[in-house]
Amino acid sequence: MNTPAAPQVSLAKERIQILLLEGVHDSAVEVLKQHGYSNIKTLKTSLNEDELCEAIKDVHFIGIRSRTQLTAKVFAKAEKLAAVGCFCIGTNQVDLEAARDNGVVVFNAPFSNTRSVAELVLAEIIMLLRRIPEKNAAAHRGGWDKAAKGSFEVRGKVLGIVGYGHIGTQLGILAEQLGMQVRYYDIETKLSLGNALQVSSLNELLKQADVVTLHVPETPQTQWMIGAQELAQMKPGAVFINASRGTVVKINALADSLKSGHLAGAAIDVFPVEPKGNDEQFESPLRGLDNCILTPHIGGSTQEAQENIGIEVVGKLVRYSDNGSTLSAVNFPEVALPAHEGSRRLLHIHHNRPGMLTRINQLLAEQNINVSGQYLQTDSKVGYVVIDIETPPKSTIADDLLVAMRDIDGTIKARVLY
Ligand SMILES: NC(=O)C1=CN([C@@H]2O[C@H](COP(=O)(O)OP(=O)(O)OC[C@H]3O[C@@H](n4cnc5c(N)ncnc54)[C@H](O)[C@@H]3O)[C@@H](O)[C@H]2O)C=CC1
Ligand SMILES: O=C(O)C(=O)COP(=O)(O)O
Repeated sequence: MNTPAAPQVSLAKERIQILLLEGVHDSAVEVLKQHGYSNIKTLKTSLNEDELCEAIKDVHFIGIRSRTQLTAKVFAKAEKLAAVGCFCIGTNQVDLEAARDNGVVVFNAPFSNTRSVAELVLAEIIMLLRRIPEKNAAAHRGGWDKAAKGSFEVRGKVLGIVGYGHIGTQLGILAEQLGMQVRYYDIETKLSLGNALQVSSLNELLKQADVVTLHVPETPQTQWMIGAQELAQMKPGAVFINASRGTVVKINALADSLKSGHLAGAAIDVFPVEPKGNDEQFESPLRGLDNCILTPHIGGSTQEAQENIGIEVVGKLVRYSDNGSTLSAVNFPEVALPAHEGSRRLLHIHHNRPGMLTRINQLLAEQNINVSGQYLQTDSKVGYVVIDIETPPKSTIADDLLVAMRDIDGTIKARVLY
Protein backbone atom coordinates (compact mmCIF):
# COMPACT_ATOMS: atom_id res chain seq x y z
CA MET A 1 0.00 0.00 0.00
CA ASN A 2 1.21 3.53 -0.72
CA THR A 3 1.73 5.72 2.32
CA PRO A 4 -0.71 8.61 2.39
CA ALA A 5 1.00 11.87 1.51
CA ALA A 6 0.30 15.32 2.84
CA PRO A 7 -2.33 17.28 0.95
CA GLN A 8 -0.78 19.18 -1.88
CA VAL A 9 -2.48 21.58 -4.22
CA SER A 10 -1.10 22.81 -7.49
CA LEU A 11 2.23 24.50 -7.02
CA ALA A 12 2.39 28.23 -7.48
CA LYS A 13 3.93 28.76 -10.92
CA GLU A 14 6.96 30.57 -9.54
CA ARG A 15 7.76 27.46 -7.49
CA ILE A 16 7.72 25.14 -10.48
CA GLN A 17 11.38 24.49 -11.32
CA ILE A 18 12.33 24.19 -14.96
CA LEU A 19 15.77 23.12 -16.20
CA LEU A 20 16.64 23.62 -19.87
CA LEU A 21 19.87 22.00 -21.12
CA GLU A 22 21.90 21.97 -24.36
CA GLY A 23 21.29 25.59 -25.37
CA VAL A 24 17.54 25.32 -25.93
CA HIS A 25 16.47 28.45 -27.85
CA ASP A 26 15.49 31.61 -25.93
CA SER A 27 12.01 31.36 -27.47
CA ALA A 28 11.31 28.58 -24.93
CA VAL A 29 12.14 30.83 -21.99
CA GLU A 30 10.09 33.69 -23.44
CA VAL A 31 6.97 31.51 -23.83
CA LEU A 32 7.40 30.08 -20.33
CA LYS A 33 7.59 33.59 -18.89
CA GLN A 34 4.53 34.68 -20.86
CA HIS A 35 2.66 31.87 -19.10
CA GLY A 36 3.84 32.90 -15.66
CA TYR A 37 6.75 30.47 -15.16
CA SER A 38 9.82 32.25 -13.83
CA ASN A 39 11.91 29.63 -12.03
CA ILE A 40 13.91 28.64 -15.12
CA LYS A 41 17.54 27.55 -15.23
CA THR A 42 19.30 27.23 -18.58
CA LEU A 43 22.60 25.53 -19.44
CA LYS A 44 24.47 25.54 -22.77
CA THR A 45 25.72 21.96 -22.33
CA SER A 46 24.28 18.57 -21.49
CA LEU A 47 24.99 16.87 -18.12
CA ASN A 48 26.33 13.40 -17.52
CA GLU A 49 24.36 10.77 -15.58
CA ASP A 50 25.79 11.62 -12.15
CA GLU A 51 25.27 15.34 -12.69
CA LEU A 52 21.72 14.69 -13.87
CA CYS A 53 20.93 12.51 -10.84
CA GLU A 54 21.85 15.46 -8.63
CA ALA A 55 20.35 18.24 -10.76
CA ILE A 56 17.00 16.56 -11.35
CA LYS A 57 15.98 16.09 -7.69
CA ASP A 58 14.03 19.34 -7.39
CA VAL A 59 13.10 19.80 -11.03
CA HIS A 60 9.47 19.61 -12.24
CA PHE A 61 10.14 20.00 -15.97
CA ILE A 62 13.36 19.30 -17.88
CA GLY A 63 14.17 20.29 -21.46
CA ILE A 64 16.89 18.47 -23.43
CA ARG A 65 18.12 17.95 -27.00
CA SER A 66 19.72 14.87 -28.55
CA ARG A 67 22.80 14.62 -26.30
CA THR A 68 21.32 14.27 -22.80
CA GLN A 69 20.77 10.63 -21.82
CA LEU A 70 17.82 10.34 -19.45
CA THR A 71 18.27 6.84 -18.03
CA ALA A 72 16.22 4.78 -15.57
CA LYS A 73 18.77 5.75 -12.89
CA VAL A 74 18.06 9.43 -13.52
CA PHE A 75 14.28 8.91 -13.42
CA ALA A 76 14.65 7.06 -10.10
CA LYS A 77 16.03 10.31 -8.63
CA ALA A 78 13.47 12.53 -10.31
CA GLU A 79 10.86 12.54 -7.57
CA LYS A 80 9.23 15.81 -8.57
CA LEU A 81 9.58 15.46 -12.33
CA ALA A 82 6.27 15.76 -14.21
CA ALA A 83 7.44 15.94 -17.82
CA VAL A 84 10.40 15.92 -20.19
CA GLY A 85 10.54 18.14 -23.27
CA CYS A 86 12.82 16.84 -26.04
CA PHE A 87 13.55 19.98 -28.05
CA CYS A 88 14.29 17.82 -31.11
CA ILE A 89 12.72 14.90 -33.02
CA GLY A 90 14.62 11.90 -31.67
CA THR A 91 13.56 10.50 -28.28
CA ASN A 92 16.01 7.58 -28.33
CA GLN A 93 18.14 9.38 -25.70
CA VAL A 94 15.31 8.99 -23.16
CA ASP A 95 14.38 5.71 -21.46
CA LEU A 96 10.72 6.18 -22.39
CA GLU A 97 9.52 3.16 -20.42
CA ALA A 98 11.31 4.25 -17.25
CA ALA A 99 9.78 7.70 -17.72
CA ARG A 100 6.28 6.24 -18.10
CA ASP A 101 6.72 3.86 -15.17
CA ASN A 102 7.61 6.88 -13.04
CA GLY A 103 4.58 8.80 -14.30
CA VAL A 104 6.72 11.22 -16.34
CA VAL A 105 5.27 12.39 -19.65
CA VAL A 106 7.67 12.91 -22.59
CA PHE A 107 7.04 15.35 -25.44
CA ASN A 108 9.10 16.19 -28.54
CA ALA A 109 8.96 18.40 -31.65
CA PRO A 110 8.15 15.92 -34.40
CA PHE A 111 8.67 18.18 -37.41
CA SER A 112 9.96 21.69 -36.62
CA ASN A 113 13.55 20.99 -37.80
CA THR A 114 12.76 18.64 -40.69
CA ARG A 115 13.04 21.29 -43.43
CA SER A 116 16.50 22.23 -42.12
CA VAL A 117 17.72 18.63 -42.40
CA ALA A 118 16.24 18.24 -45.88
CA GLU A 119 17.96 21.44 -47.08
CA LEU A 120 21.34 20.39 -45.69
CA VAL A 121 21.11 16.97 -47.34
CA LEU A 122 20.10 18.53 -50.66
CA ALA A 123 23.19 20.75 -50.55
CA GLU A 124 25.37 17.77 -49.68
CA ILE A 125 24.03 15.76 -52.62
CA ILE A 126 25.20 18.46 -55.03
CA MET A 127 28.53 18.92 -53.25
CA LEU A 128 29.27 15.19 -53.24
CA LEU A 129 28.32 14.58 -56.88
CA ARG A 130 30.60 17.49 -57.89
CA ARG A 131 33.46 16.11 -55.72
CA ILE A 132 33.64 19.43 -53.89
CA PRO A 133 34.95 17.98 -50.58
CA GLU A 134 38.18 16.69 -52.21
CA LYS A 135 38.60 19.73 -54.47
CA ASN A 136 38.07 22.05 -51.51
CA ALA A 137 40.56 20.13 -49.36
CA ALA A 138 43.13 20.12 -52.17
CA ALA A 139 42.74 23.87 -52.73
CA HIS A 140 43.32 24.51 -49.00
CA ARG A 141 46.62 22.69 -49.40
CA GLY A 142 47.58 24.71 -52.50
CA GLY A 143 46.29 22.14 -55.02
CA TRP A 144 44.28 22.96 -58.20
CA ASP A 145 42.06 20.05 -59.27
CA LYS A 146 40.09 21.48 -62.20
CA ALA A 147 39.25 18.09 -63.79
CA ALA A 148 35.62 17.31 -64.65
CA LYS A 149 36.31 13.58 -64.29
CA GLY A 150 34.06 12.06 -61.62
CA SER A 151 31.92 15.23 -61.31
CA PHE A 152 28.24 14.96 -62.21
CA GLU A 153 25.04 16.97 -62.37
CA VAL A 154 22.31 15.78 -60.03
CA ARG A 155 19.74 16.00 -62.83
CA GLY A 156 18.57 12.52 -63.81
CA LYS A 157 20.41 10.73 -60.99
CA VAL A 158 18.62 8.28 -58.69
CA LEU A 159 18.17 9.39 -55.09
CA GLY A 160 17.56 6.48 -52.69
CA ILE A 161 15.89 7.53 -49.46
CA VAL A 162 15.86 5.08 -46.54
CA GLY A 163 12.98 6.13 -44.25
CA TYR A 164 10.29 8.11 -46.08
CA GLY A 165 8.91 10.13 -43.15
CA HIS A 166 8.80 13.87 -42.47
CA ILE A 167 12.38 14.45 -43.63
CA GLY A 168 12.54 11.83 -46.39
CA THR A 169 9.36 13.06 -48.09
CA GLN A 170 10.42 16.73 -48.04
CA LEU A 171 13.83 15.83 -49.40
CA GLY A 172 12.19 13.80 -52.16
CA ILE A 173 10.07 16.78 -53.25
CA LEU A 174 13.07 19.16 -53.22
CA ALA A 175 15.26 16.68 -55.12
CA GLU A 176 12.63 16.24 -57.83
CA GLN A 177 12.74 19.99 -58.42
CA LEU A 178 16.39 19.44 -59.42
CA GLY A 179 15.41 16.63 -61.77
CA MET A 180 16.41 13.69 -59.58
CA GLN A 181 14.53 10.38 -59.71
CA VAL A 182 13.39 9.52 -56.23
CA ARG A 183 13.15 5.96 -54.90
CA TYR A 184 12.60 5.07 -51.29
CA TYR A 185 12.55 2.16 -48.91
CA ASP A 186 10.37 2.21 -45.78
CA ILE A 187 9.08 -0.55 -43.52
CA GLU A 188 5.60 0.87 -43.97
CA THR A 189 3.65 1.35 -47.16
CA LYS A 190 3.69 5.08 -47.80
CA LEU A 191 1.94 7.61 -49.98
CA SER A 192 4.50 8.48 -52.67
CA LEU A 193 4.73 12.22 -53.26
CA GLY A 194 5.51 13.62 -56.71
CA ASN A 195 6.98 10.88 -58.89
CA ALA A 196 8.70 8.99 -56.08
CA LEU A 197 8.58 5.19 -56.17
CA GLN A 198 8.65 2.87 -53.18
CA VAL A 199 10.92 -0.16 -53.57
CA SER A 200 10.35 -3.37 -51.69
CA SER A 201 13.72 -3.98 -50.07
CA LEU A 202 16.73 -2.12 -48.78
CA ASN A 203 19.04 -4.09 -51.09
CA GLU A 204 17.01 -3.14 -54.14
CA LEU A 205 17.30 0.53 -53.19
CA LEU A 206 21.04 0.29 -52.52
CA LYS A 207 21.60 -1.31 -55.93
CA GLN A 208 19.61 1.33 -57.85
CA ALA A 209 20.71 4.58 -56.23
CA ASP A 210 23.45 7.03 -57.18
CA VAL A 211 22.91 8.72 -53.81
CA VAL A 212 21.73 6.88 -50.67
CA THR A 213 20.51 8.96 -47.74
CA LEU A 214 19.28 7.70 -44.36
CA HIS A 215 16.27 9.21 -42.55
CA VAL A 216 15.21 6.48 -40.13
CA PRO A 217 14.83 6.78 -36.35
CA GLU A 218 17.13 4.91 -33.95
CA THR A 219 15.34 1.64 -33.17
CA PRO A 220 16.48 -1.94 -32.52
CA GLN A 221 15.75 -2.63 -36.23
CA THR A 222 17.79 0.30 -37.57
CA GLN A 223 20.78 -0.27 -35.30
CA TRP A 224 23.82 -1.06 -37.50
CA MET A 225 21.47 -1.61 -40.47
CA ILE A 226 24.21 -0.38 -42.85
CA GLY A 227 27.46 -2.37 -42.72
CA ALA A 228 30.07 -3.73 -45.14
CA GLN A 229 27.56 -6.01 -46.91
CA GLU A 230 25.06 -3.23 -47.52
CA LEU A 231 27.73 -0.76 -48.66
CA ALA A 232 29.03 -3.38 -51.09
CA GLN A 233 25.55 -3.53 -52.68
CA MET A 234 25.82 0.16 -53.62
CA LYS A 235 26.93 1.14 -57.14
CA PRO A 236 30.66 1.81 -57.49
CA GLY A 237 31.08 5.60 -57.42
CA ALA A 238 27.80 6.20 -55.53
CA VAL A 239 27.67 8.56 -52.54
CA PHE A 240 26.24 8.04 -49.07
CA ILE A 241 24.65 10.43 -46.56
CA ASN A 242 23.68 9.89 -42.93
CA ALA A 243 21.91 12.62 -40.97
CA SER A 244 19.73 10.20 -38.97
CA ARG A 245 21.51 8.53 -36.04
CA GLY A 246 25.12 7.43 -35.65
CA THR A 247 24.15 3.93 -34.56
CA VAL A 248 22.53 3.14 -37.92
CA VAL A 249 25.88 2.82 -39.74
CA LYS A 250 28.95 0.72 -38.96
CA ILE A 251 31.41 3.55 -39.20
CA ASN A 252 34.54 1.44 -39.78
CA ALA A 253 32.87 -0.29 -42.73
CA LEU A 254 31.99 3.13 -44.16
CA ALA A 255 35.56 4.35 -43.71
CA ASP A 256 36.84 1.23 -45.52
CA SER A 257 34.42 1.74 -48.40
CA LEU A 258 35.49 5.39 -48.78
CA LYS A 259 39.19 4.50 -48.60
CA SER A 260 38.84 1.73 -51.18
CA GLY A 261 37.13 4.12 -53.60
CA HIS A 262 34.02 1.93 -53.88
CA LEU A 263 32.01 4.86 -52.56
CA ALA A 264 33.02 8.17 -54.15
CA GLY A 265 32.03 10.24 -51.14
CA ALA A 266 29.93 10.60 -48.01
CA ALA A 267 28.40 13.28 -45.81
CA ILE A 268 27.99 12.30 -42.17
CA ASP A 269 26.26 14.43 -39.51
CA VAL A 270 25.75 11.86 -36.76
CA PHE A 271 28.20 9.45 -35.14
CA PRO A 272 28.09 6.40 -32.85
CA VAL A 273 29.93 8.47 -30.24
CA GLU A 274 29.54 12.24 -30.29
CA PRO A 275 31.34 14.79 -28.11
CA LYS A 276 29.29 15.91 -25.10
CA GLY A 277 30.01 19.56 -25.78
CA ASN A 278 31.86 21.95 -28.08
CA ASP A 279 35.10 21.72 -26.09
CA GLU A 280 35.40 17.91 -26.24
CA GLN A 281 37.60 16.33 -28.96
CA PHE A 282 35.80 14.67 -31.87
CA GLU A 283 37.19 11.21 -32.69
CA SER A 284 36.18 9.24 -35.77
CA PRO A 285 37.72 6.83 -38.31
CA LEU A 286 36.33 9.22 -40.95
CA ARG A 287 38.62 12.06 -39.89
CA GLY A 288 41.18 12.91 -42.57
CA LEU A 289 39.19 11.43 -45.48
CA ASP A 290 38.97 14.22 -48.05
CA ASN A 291 35.96 12.65 -49.80
CA CYS A 292 33.85 12.82 -46.64
CA ILE A 293 31.94 15.86 -45.38
CA LEU A 294 31.85 15.77 -41.57
CA THR A 295 29.37 17.97 -39.73
CA PRO A 296 28.85 18.12 -35.93
CA HIS A 297 25.20 16.94 -35.70
CA ILE A 298 23.85 20.21 -37.05
CA GLY A 299 21.15 18.89 -39.41
CA GLY A 300 18.45 20.64 -37.38
CA SER A 301 20.59 23.51 -36.13
CA THR A 302 19.16 26.57 -37.85
CA GLN A 303 17.79 29.69 -36.22
CA GLU A 304 14.35 29.03 -37.69
CA ALA A 305 14.15 25.42 -36.55
CA GLN A 306 15.44 26.09 -33.04
CA GLU A 307 13.13 29.06 -32.48
CA ASN A 308 10.10 27.07 -33.65
CA ILE A 309 11.07 24.04 -31.58
CA GLY A 310 11.38 26.22 -28.48
CA ILE A 311 7.84 27.52 -28.93
CA GLU A 312 6.35 24.14 -29.87
CA VAL A 313 7.77 22.01 -27.06
CA VAL A 314 7.23 24.61 -24.35
CA GLY A 315 3.64 24.91 -25.59
CA LYS A 316 3.18 21.20 -24.86
CA LEU A 317 4.84 21.43 -21.43
CA VAL A 318 2.68 24.41 -20.47
CA ARG A 319 -0.53 22.67 -21.61
CA TYR A 320 0.36 19.67 -19.46
CA SER A 321 1.33 21.82 -16.49
CA ASP A 322 -1.69 24.14 -16.75
CA ASN A 323 -4.48 21.71 -17.63
CA GLY A 324 -3.11 18.15 -17.68
CA SER A 325 -3.22 17.66 -21.46
CA THR A 326 -0.96 14.88 -22.71
CA LEU A 327 -1.91 15.30 -26.37
CA SER A 328 1.01 14.27 -28.65
CA ALA A 329 3.04 12.74 -25.78
CA VAL A 330 5.39 10.05 -27.08
CA ASN A 331 5.21 7.65 -24.10
CA PHE A 332 1.85 8.25 -22.45
CA PRO A 333 -1.89 7.81 -22.93
CA GLU A 334 -3.24 10.96 -24.61
CA VAL A 335 -5.85 12.83 -22.57
CA ALA A 336 -7.25 16.33 -23.02
CA LEU A 337 -10.26 17.53 -21.06
CA PRO A 338 -11.75 21.02 -21.55
CA ALA A 339 -11.73 23.20 -18.42
CA HIS A 340 -15.00 23.18 -16.45
CA GLU A 341 -15.93 26.51 -14.90
CA GLY A 342 -15.79 26.48 -11.10
CA SER A 343 -14.30 22.98 -10.90
CA ARG A 344 -11.13 21.66 -9.38
CA ARG A 345 -9.01 19.29 -11.41
CA LEU A 346 -7.18 16.19 -10.19
CA LEU A 347 -4.79 14.00 -12.13
CA HIS A 348 -4.22 10.34 -11.34
CA ILE A 349 -1.51 8.24 -13.00
CA HIS A 350 -1.59 4.53 -12.17
CA HIS A 351 -0.40 1.10 -13.22
CA ASN A 352 -2.90 -0.26 -15.72
CA ARG A 353 -4.67 -2.86 -13.57
CA PRO A 354 -8.32 -3.84 -13.72
CA GLY A 355 -10.60 -1.85 -11.44
CA MET A 356 -8.49 1.30 -10.95
CA LEU A 357 -11.20 3.65 -12.24
CA THR A 358 -13.81 1.80 -10.19
CA ARG A 359 -11.78 2.41 -7.06
CA ILE A 360 -11.40 6.11 -7.85
CA ASN A 361 -15.12 6.39 -8.54
CA GLN A 362 -15.92 4.55 -5.31
CA LEU A 363 -14.04 7.29 -3.43
CA LEU A 364 -15.97 9.97 -5.31
CA ALA A 365 -19.27 8.26 -4.48
CA GLU A 366 -18.38 7.65 -0.81
CA GLN A 367 -17.51 11.32 -0.39
CA ASN A 368 -20.59 12.40 -2.32
CA ILE A 369 -18.53 14.42 -4.79
CA ASN A 370 -20.14 15.70 -7.95
CA VAL A 371 -17.99 15.03 -11.03
CA SER A 372 -18.24 17.59 -13.84
CA GLY A 373 -15.81 15.84 -16.15
CA GLN A 374 -13.72 12.71 -16.24
CA TYR A 375 -11.53 11.19 -18.89
CA LEU A 376 -9.40 8.04 -18.72
CA GLN A 377 -6.95 6.70 -21.26
CA THR A 378 -4.70 3.69 -20.81
CA ASP A 379 -1.89 1.98 -22.63
CA SER A 380 -0.54 -1.48 -21.87
CA LYS A 381 1.25 -0.31 -18.71
CA VAL A 382 -0.20 2.98 -17.49
CA GLY A 383 -3.58 4.63 -16.99
CA TYR A 384 -4.06 8.38 -16.83
CA VAL A 385 -7.29 9.92 -15.61
CA VAL A 386 -8.22 13.59 -15.38
CA ILE A 387 -11.13 14.37 -13.04
CA ASP A 388 -12.96 17.66 -12.62
CA ILE A 389 -15.01 17.93 -9.43
CA GLU A 390 -17.46 20.54 -8.26
CA THR A 391 -16.50 21.96 -4.88
CA PRO A 392 -17.69 24.98 -2.91
CA PRO A 393 -15.11 27.82 -2.73
CA LYS A 394 -12.31 27.28 -0.16
CA SER A 395 -13.38 23.69 0.55
CA THR A 396 -10.72 21.04 1.21
CA ILE A 397 -12.65 18.34 -0.64
CA ALA A 398 -10.11 18.12 -3.46
CA ASP A 399 -7.17 17.91 -1.05
CA ASP A 400 -8.85 15.21 1.03
CA LEU A 401 -9.70 13.29 -2.12
CA LEU A 402 -6.07 13.54 -3.26
CA VAL A 403 -4.88 11.88 -0.05
CA ALA A 404 -7.37 9.05 -0.53
CA MET A 405 -6.50 8.65 -4.23
CA ARG A 406 -2.79 8.46 -3.46
CA ASP A 407 -3.57 5.61 -1.09
CA ILE A 408 -5.08 3.46 -3.83
CA ASP A 409 -2.76 0.53 -4.47
CA GLY A 410 -1.25 0.89 -7.96
CA THR A 411 -1.05 4.67 -7.89
CA ILE A 412 2.09 6.09 -9.51
CA LYS A 413 1.37 9.80 -9.10
CA ALA A 414 -1.61 11.93 -8.21
CA ARG A 415 -1.95 15.66 -7.82
CA VAL A 416 -4.43 18.47 -7.65
CA LEU A 417 -3.78 20.68 -10.65
CA TYR A 418 -5.98 23.62 -9.66
N1 LIG B 1 20.87 15.26 -37.90
C1 LIG B 1 19.96 15.93 -37.22
O1 LIG B 1 20.21 16.99 -36.65
C2 LIG B 1 18.58 15.38 -37.16
C3 LIG B 1 18.37 14.02 -37.18
N2 LIG B 1 17.09 13.53 -37.13
C4 LIG B 1 16.90 12.08 -37.20
O2 LIG B 1 16.14 11.78 -38.36
C5 LIG B 1 15.19 10.77 -38.03
C6 LIG B 1 14.05 10.80 -39.01
O3 LIG B 1 13.27 11.97 -38.82
P1 LIG B 1 11.82 12.12 -39.45
O4 LIG B 1 11.85 11.97 -40.91
O5 LIG B 1 11.26 13.37 -38.91
O6 LIG B 1 11.10 10.85 -38.78
P2 LIG B 1 9.74 10.15 -39.22
O7 LIG B 1 9.31 9.36 -38.05
O8 LIG B 1 8.79 11.15 -39.80
O9 LIG B 1 10.19 9.16 -40.40
C7 LIG B 1 10.96 8.02 -40.19
C8 LIG B 1 10.59 7.00 -41.26
O10 LIG B 1 11.47 5.88 -41.13
C9 LIG B 1 10.69 4.71 -41.32
N3 LIG B 1 11.39 3.59 -40.72
C10 LIG B 1 11.45 3.22 -39.42
N4 LIG B 1 12.19 2.12 -39.29
C11 LIG B 1 12.63 1.78 -40.52
C12 LIG B 1 13.45 0.74 -41.01
N5 LIG B 1 13.95 -0.20 -40.20
N6 LIG B 1 13.68 0.69 -42.34
C13 LIG B 1 13.14 1.61 -43.17
N7 LIG B 1 12.36 2.63 -42.75
C14 LIG B 1 12.11 2.71 -41.44
C15 LIG B 1 9.36 5.02 -40.67
O11 LIG B 1 8.33 4.17 -41.13
C16 LIG B 1 9.17 6.48 -41.11
O12 LIG B 1 8.49 6.57 -42.34
C17 LIG B 1 14.81 11.11 -36.57
O13 LIG B 1 14.30 9.98 -35.90
C18 LIG B 1 16.13 11.55 -35.99
O14 LIG B 1 16.81 10.44 -35.45
C19 LIG B 1 16.01 14.37 -37.06
C20 LIG B 1 16.18 15.73 -37.02
C21 LIG B 1 17.48 16.34 -37.00
O1 LIG C 1 15.89 16.39 -33.83
C1 LIG C 1 16.72 15.46 -33.72
O2 LIG C 1 16.40 14.28 -33.53
C2 LIG C 1 18.13 15.76 -33.85
O3 LIG C 1 18.93 14.88 -34.06
C3 LIG C 1 18.58 17.14 -33.62
O4 LIG C 1 19.23 17.11 -32.40
P1 LIG C 1 19.76 18.43 -31.69
O5 LIG C 1 18.58 19.19 -31.19
O6 LIG C 1 20.51 19.21 -32.73
O7 LIG C 1 20.62 17.92 -30.59
